[in-house]
Amino acid sequence: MTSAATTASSPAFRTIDLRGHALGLAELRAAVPRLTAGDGASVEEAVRGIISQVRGSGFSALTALAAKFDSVRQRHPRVPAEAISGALAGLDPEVRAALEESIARARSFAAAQVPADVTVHPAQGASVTQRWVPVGRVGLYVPGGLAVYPSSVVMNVVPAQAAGVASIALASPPQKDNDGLPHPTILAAAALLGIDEVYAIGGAQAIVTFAYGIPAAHDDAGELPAIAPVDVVTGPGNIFVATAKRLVKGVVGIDAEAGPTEIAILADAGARPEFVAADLISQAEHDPRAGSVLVTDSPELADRVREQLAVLAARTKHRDRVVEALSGEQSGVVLVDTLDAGIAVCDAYAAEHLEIMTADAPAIAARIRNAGAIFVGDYSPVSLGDYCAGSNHVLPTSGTAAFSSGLNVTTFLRAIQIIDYSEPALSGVARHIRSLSDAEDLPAHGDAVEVRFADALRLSGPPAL
Ligand SMILES: NC(=O)c1ccc[n+]([C@@H]2O[C@H](COP(=O)([O-])OP(=O)(O)OC[C@H]3O[C@@H](n4cnc5c(N)ncnc54)[C@H](O)[C@@H]3O)[C@@H](O)[C@H]2O)c1
Ligand SMILES: N[C@H](CO)Cc1c[nH]c[nH+]1
Ligand SMILES: [Zn+2]
Repeated sequence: MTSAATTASSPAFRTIDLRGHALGLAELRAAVPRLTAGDGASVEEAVRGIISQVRGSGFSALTALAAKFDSVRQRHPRVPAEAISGALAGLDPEVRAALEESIARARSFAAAQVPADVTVHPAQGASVTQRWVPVGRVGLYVPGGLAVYPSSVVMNVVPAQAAGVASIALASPPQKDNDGLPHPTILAAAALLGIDEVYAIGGAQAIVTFAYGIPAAHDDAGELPAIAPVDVVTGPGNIFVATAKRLVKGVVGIDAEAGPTEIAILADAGARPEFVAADLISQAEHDPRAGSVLVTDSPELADRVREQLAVLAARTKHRDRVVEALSGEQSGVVLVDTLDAGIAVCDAYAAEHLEIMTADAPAIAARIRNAGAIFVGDYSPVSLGDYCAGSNHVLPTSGTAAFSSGLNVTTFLRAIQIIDYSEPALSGVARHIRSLSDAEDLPAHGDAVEVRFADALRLSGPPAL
């Protein structure tokens, strides 16, 4: 079912041929290209080590980890206010204009997502309300290892602000080329959005810091101010970041596992191979662990895409990691008999990003059930969503799109239910509460209602209690 042709300079981009096979969901999930456990266990062990190091040793652990992974000397990770404002002052005007456009589009979509409170009246004098309330404090992670992600500042901060979160902290890896501070474009994006609590912390240690906080400490030079824990941690990152988020989930809320990027493209014979190949490469350049998958019913298209991949990969800037990503077990072409079979493969894969390049792409897109985001037609590439569509680029990976959503305003909200019944309204339903509490053998529940009507019951019959 699987084959791959490798040359040293061009991506192997394996083929998974599902033609002639009628596979169920579990078999499809096992067949689609995905990073298997592989180094997962060792990554988890490393991240568990970082969690106990940061929880046990606080700031001195952060200093040691910044030296180890980011090659910087750091005493306290808080970025000074003047570094943030200075970064904005030094921002390239073209980049500033692009960030402002990205912010404006993201804001209009986020504002429209704010859900309304709802109230219903099940009976006279009875009301139940669902009220949306923002969490108090959030920690937003912005990656900065192999690439720099000011766009992720926008994608994290805009929905948090639209939700009304009062306290927003942001972390991004220290850069040795910027005096151990996060990249200046990241600081400038934070300044544009009015964020002043920024930490130079990368990887798993940033997630742990947000989840547990770091208590104040002292060193020879004086006080090291505390970092307060947050209620929710969001943001994309590499496998160490995604694993840390998974491990602290429960201590804090998280958005989703937004780990190494994935793109799947469902395409038919009419698709443009150069568009398909360019889009597969655009996401492969994020990380050697990125996944690029073509699902098609056209072996001819698959051949032409493979040719284009070889041409484009050879001349793209980050060709080493592109070739590694395209050649990995997480990438490849899945051949299917029909587009219906292709839809089933895409639903089983549950891609972070799914592009539809088929005839009547909107109709095919409407049938997809599992994806972080769906990009419809030739002129909605993932790069558009990464920067300027108005949608959010922080999206679930590794198949988690089957049960989780991309970052949005509700990530930062909780729905609190409010119950308000008058005495007559409670009386009107008391008989049913008694029946159900007895049926569950929890009679004190029924008693707690009847005690409120004890006088009335005494007047009309034997005492209820
Ligand atoms: N799913 C999404 O929504 C989404 C969006 C944007 C980016 N991404 C992904 O974010 C990732 C960015 O990765 P990156 O590496 O460029 O930046 P990053 O900030 O995620 O990771 C850099 C940090 O990783 C840590 N690290 C590196 N090697 C380590 C090791 N051996 N052990 C422990 N920690 C280690 C270091 O602390 C370093 O600061 C890419 O995988 C990209 O695909 C995902
Ligand atoms: N494709 C990434 C994951 O959605 C987001 C991104 C940021 N910058 C470029 N791309
Ligand atoms: Zn991208």
